[in-house]
Amino acid sequence: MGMWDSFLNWLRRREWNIQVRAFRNPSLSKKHFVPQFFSASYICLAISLFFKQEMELSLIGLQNAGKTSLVNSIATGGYSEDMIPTVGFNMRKVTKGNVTIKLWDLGGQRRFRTMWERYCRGVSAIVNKYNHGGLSLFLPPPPSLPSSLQSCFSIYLYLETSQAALEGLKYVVDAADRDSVPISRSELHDLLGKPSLNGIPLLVLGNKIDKSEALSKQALVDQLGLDSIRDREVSCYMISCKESVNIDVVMDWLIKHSTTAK
Ligand SMILES: Nc1nc2c(ncn2[C@@H]2O[C@H](COP(=O)(O)OP(=O)(O)OP(=O)(O)O)[C@@H](O)[C@H]2O)c(=O)[nH]1
Ligand SMILES: [Mg+2]
Repeated sequence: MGMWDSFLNWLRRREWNIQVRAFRNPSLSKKHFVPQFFSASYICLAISLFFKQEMELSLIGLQNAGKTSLVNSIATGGYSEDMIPTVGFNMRKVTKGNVTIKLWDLGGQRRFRTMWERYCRGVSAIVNKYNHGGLSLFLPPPPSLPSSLQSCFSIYLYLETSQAALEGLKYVVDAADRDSVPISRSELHDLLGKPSLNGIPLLVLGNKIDKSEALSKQALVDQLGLDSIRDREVSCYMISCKESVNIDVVMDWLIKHSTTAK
């Protein structure tokens, strides 16, 4: 086993997040230039498939909205009518492909709502840490690459022991419980007013669309006052944990946003 392989094996065994970038070697002259998509993106893609990524997110919303059901749906595809209200929070790790998602599922009853801010802020604080601390290494390119390419770039590894995280609020609403929507709206806007959560993106999930009384997306957007939110990115999806509607779309959104957030 060569030095490169042993080093990669050593890295793989560690529970570190690894941000990998390949750069054109700055000391090389222009004639050695390798198209950017090959020297950087392709190598990054190959290496990111090789390493596991980890992201972390918190689900918030009123009691009975379906947060724990959403976690179950993401984790196993299972669904149960018979749910116990979450006391405090649950944490569950789910692996999808090479992405490990750490899901914080917070209790929605009034007495637990004061911790929502802390968990959302905690998650975004990890992102900030991710951008600042860490160990940088320049490595030689893998020996399996053609020699013409070998001389053209170095690989830069950035190691960070904290977890990569998805910045943002994931707010679950029971779209079929019309009486609870105004409370959901005021709790949401209270949270968005916290200076610590300034500008962080919002993902609203209108759950239980399998029920005939569920609001349409436009009605939910209107009743939650989402159009009045101008200081951040807002997305809204209508889902059903019971019938697994749009769960895959939400997962794609989360994974896509987690990689662009880095
Ligand atoms: N019809 C329908 N019922 C759902 C759906 N998702 C969840 N439920 C039901 O809603 C109830 C509450 O679900 P939970 O997942 O426990 O809600 P929660 O948001 O975690 O509630 P707390 O932990 O108290 O904050 C359960 O009876 C679920 O079966 C759905 O998509 N459709
Ligand atoms: Mg719950």
